[in-house]
Amino acid sequence: MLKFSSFLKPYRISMSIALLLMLTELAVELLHPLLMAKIIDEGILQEDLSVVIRWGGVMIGISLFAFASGMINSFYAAHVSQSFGFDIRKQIFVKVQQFTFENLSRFPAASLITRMTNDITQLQNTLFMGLRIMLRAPLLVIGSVIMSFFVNPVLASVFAFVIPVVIMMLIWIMKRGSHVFNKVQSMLDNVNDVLRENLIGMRLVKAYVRREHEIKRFSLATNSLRDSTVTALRMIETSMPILLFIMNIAILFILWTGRAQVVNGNVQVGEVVAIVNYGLRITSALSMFSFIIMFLSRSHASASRISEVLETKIDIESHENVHEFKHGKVTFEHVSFTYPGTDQVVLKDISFTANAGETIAVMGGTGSGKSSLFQLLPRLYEVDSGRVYIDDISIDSINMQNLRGQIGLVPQEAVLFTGSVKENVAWGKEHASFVEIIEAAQAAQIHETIEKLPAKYETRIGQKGVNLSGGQKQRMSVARALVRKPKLLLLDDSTSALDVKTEIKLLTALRDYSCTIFLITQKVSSAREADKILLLDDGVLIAEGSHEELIKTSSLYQKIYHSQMMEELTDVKATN
Ligand SMILES: Nc1ncnc2c1ncn2[C@@H]1O[C@H](COP(=O)(O)OP(=O)(O)OP(=O)(O)O)[C@@H](O)[C@H]1O
Repeated sequence: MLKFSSFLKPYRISMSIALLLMLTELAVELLHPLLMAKIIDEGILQEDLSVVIRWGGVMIGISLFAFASGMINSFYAAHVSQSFGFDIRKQIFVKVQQFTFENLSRFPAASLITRMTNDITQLQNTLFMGLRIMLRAPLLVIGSVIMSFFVNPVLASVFAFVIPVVIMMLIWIMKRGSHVFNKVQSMLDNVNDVLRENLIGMRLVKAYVRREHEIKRFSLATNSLRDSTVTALRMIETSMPILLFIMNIAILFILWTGRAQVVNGNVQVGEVVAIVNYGLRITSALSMFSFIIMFLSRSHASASRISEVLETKIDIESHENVHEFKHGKVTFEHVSFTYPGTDQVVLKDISFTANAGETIAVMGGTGSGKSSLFQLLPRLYEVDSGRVYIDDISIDSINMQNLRGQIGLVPQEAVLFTGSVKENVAWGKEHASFVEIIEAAQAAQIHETIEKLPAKYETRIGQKGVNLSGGQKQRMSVARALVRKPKLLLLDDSTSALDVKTEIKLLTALRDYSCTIFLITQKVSSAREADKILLLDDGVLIAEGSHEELIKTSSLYQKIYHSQMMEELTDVKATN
């Protein structure tokens, strides 16, 4: 929790008020047994009603004061703990936005969700408890021991033996608890992971009739969560009876020795009552410790999971240099690349130049490194060796936001967000005008489809909205990239779901955008429209040139061409 002290700074005043009120409540609680002793010894035993009424009145008065303090303390504790959780959650969200793909690969989505929700809630609850009882309980123990010694040192000496034993036992439980609750949180990650995968792949689950299998998988994950939670709680709960047993024995001992002292006339009855009262208060405070330990153990585990995210080093450095690309010429110079944490070199010594405004088709078998090559341009990953230049400027010397802001990347899998069609296209450029949105949609060949939707550009997509086909989603993604008028457009197999006619129309429309286009495609029909084709094979650039050049020089390209021609012929024959 100490790691998060900077998050508490803005709430110093509220926290101080809450702590002050808590101390007020504590002081009243510690005064009660003293007043009670006074009422018994000077009022009841002396049969002096005025003493009983006077000190009884004082007791009621300070109790009301403590009650009001407790109420206001709760108000401040809730305010501070909720605001604290809100700030951390926001900070994690901002941090995750800065994560590189390597950073993200260390934290599965489900784990990030657990950290941002459940783990933060744990910290919030601990802070709330901290301002309410966590400090009060140990202070009540210390205060009660001091007051007992003040009332009668001989009787109070019992506490000096018993309490250190109990505290050592509690520290041991807390240490073990932290380990066990760490396990609970990671089991919760597992449950979230299974849940997330199931919900995302629900169509597949139904189509493959894998319901029973999924239920089993979920049960396995929740059972493990239940078992680890039960183990953790059991450990905490068994500490309670042991603790109560030790304290009750101590109180019995005080009563027994106190009785003898009263008979001898060394001690007054009120003093024994006061010490027993302090003993009961110590017991109740110590019994709160089992909850406190539970909260502290859980929050200790949660705090380390949260700081793991906050302290993650962003591996790719960004520079201040801002540069507006004029042309969009791209040069790869002996680039080799390996995904972090792996040893397979996926791109090997790649060199080529794409002149400004050209359309470059990237072809190659599955796993040949096409998408990897795309990821290097917006610096989603760092190269192992070599350099990537745009307009002859090395991309690692440019400000990252500035670089990415000038690139339109359309990923293999089209992702749309919940919101209107208009919002989804405008997502590519902040403050895009409606005219720009329409222009982008027209170029992406999706404008006519949008016009046929129930509320046109205002139609909602996603939850409670319309669902678009794979090809329509792809064109929406292209429109989103075009609206930012990028200097570099990267289409990662983004036209795969389009028919040949629509695809050619789209590629022709893109020529009006003065940008360099990289297009990953499996189709020779699209590649032949390009100015240049890059042919990759197992991470190596084995051929480069126009369709006409490659058909003469590359045996692999010839093979791809002939197999696709054969397929087309077979299709034509089949339709005839
Ligand atoms: N995030 C990743 N971490 C580690 N290895 C990866 C990652 N993404 C891809 N790879 C590996 O890199 C190699 C190249 O993958 P890449 O996605 O670039 O191929 P591709 O040519 O685009 O394939 P496809 O046409 O199937 O999309 C593959 O062997 C793949 O397993």
